[in-house]
Amino acid sequence: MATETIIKSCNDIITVRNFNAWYGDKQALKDINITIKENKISAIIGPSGCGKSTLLRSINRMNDTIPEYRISGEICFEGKNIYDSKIDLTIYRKKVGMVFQKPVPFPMSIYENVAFGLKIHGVKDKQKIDEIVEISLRKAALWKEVKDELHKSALTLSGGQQQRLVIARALAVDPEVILLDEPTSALDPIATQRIELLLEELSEKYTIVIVTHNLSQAIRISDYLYFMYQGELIESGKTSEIIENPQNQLTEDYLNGRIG
Ligand SMILES: Nc1ncnc2c1ncn2[C@@H]1O[C@H](COP(=O)(O)OP(=O)(O)OP(=O)(O)O)[C@@H](O)[C@H]1O
Repeated sequence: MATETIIKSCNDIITVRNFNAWYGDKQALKDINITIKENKISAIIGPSGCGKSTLLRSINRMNDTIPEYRISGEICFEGKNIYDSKIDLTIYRKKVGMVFQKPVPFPMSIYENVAFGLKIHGVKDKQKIDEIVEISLRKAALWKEVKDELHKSALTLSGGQQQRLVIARALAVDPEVILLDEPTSALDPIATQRIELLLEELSEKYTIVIVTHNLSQAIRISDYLYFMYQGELIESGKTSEIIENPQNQLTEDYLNGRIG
């Protein structure tokens, strides 16, 4: 990504600027301006249909394949507009990984799932791959549970284990940012708690952005909140400050369960 124009005012790891998105005639995001802070957990919250997933997916250019989807504005990663035609998406997605609501392990072994991205990025040394698989599974708090059955099918794992496996797979390629779209909504409370603890640990080294409709989860784990409503960003800031003293009536209504 060396040849793209550096945008000097994009100082944070991710800056979304004057960003609009449409599905056909329907405008899903309206003039979004946010910055994401490095090595923090940022939670995007708001009622169903407000555009949370669209924003998160746009940060990873996941909506590029939707024919009627179009955007205007910029999303900068480390100062470069990711919608610049010169951006190498494979390299970008190595740095900015994505985890979805429903864990989707590949129908292969636990080991192969974690090693998959490494092989795509040309790592061939078996010892190196073994090492990274172990480190990634340890970081995802799954190693102890699977170390003796690495060659078993990933599909035999529980939902919570599968979600941690998918996180290990994202970590294996050494990302800087991990985007998670409702990562615990398909999990039971204990599996959810494990993922929340894991995200807190990971935020020491990685920048985490999570979309969640679970307000108490957002309050529990996030450093920064971004409240959206009907495609607009209504309020953002430090979680503790927004909870204690929301500046916008809509935010207050959402926090008090009056909209949602
Ligand atoms: N692929 C698509 N095609 C057309 N419209 C879409 C598509 N995906 C989302 N939308 C619309 O864009 C708007 C924002 O949707 P989005 O999924 O981003 O909201 P959300 O806040 O993540 O909702 P939820 O919490 O229910 O997942 C909604 O009106 C939705 O119907």
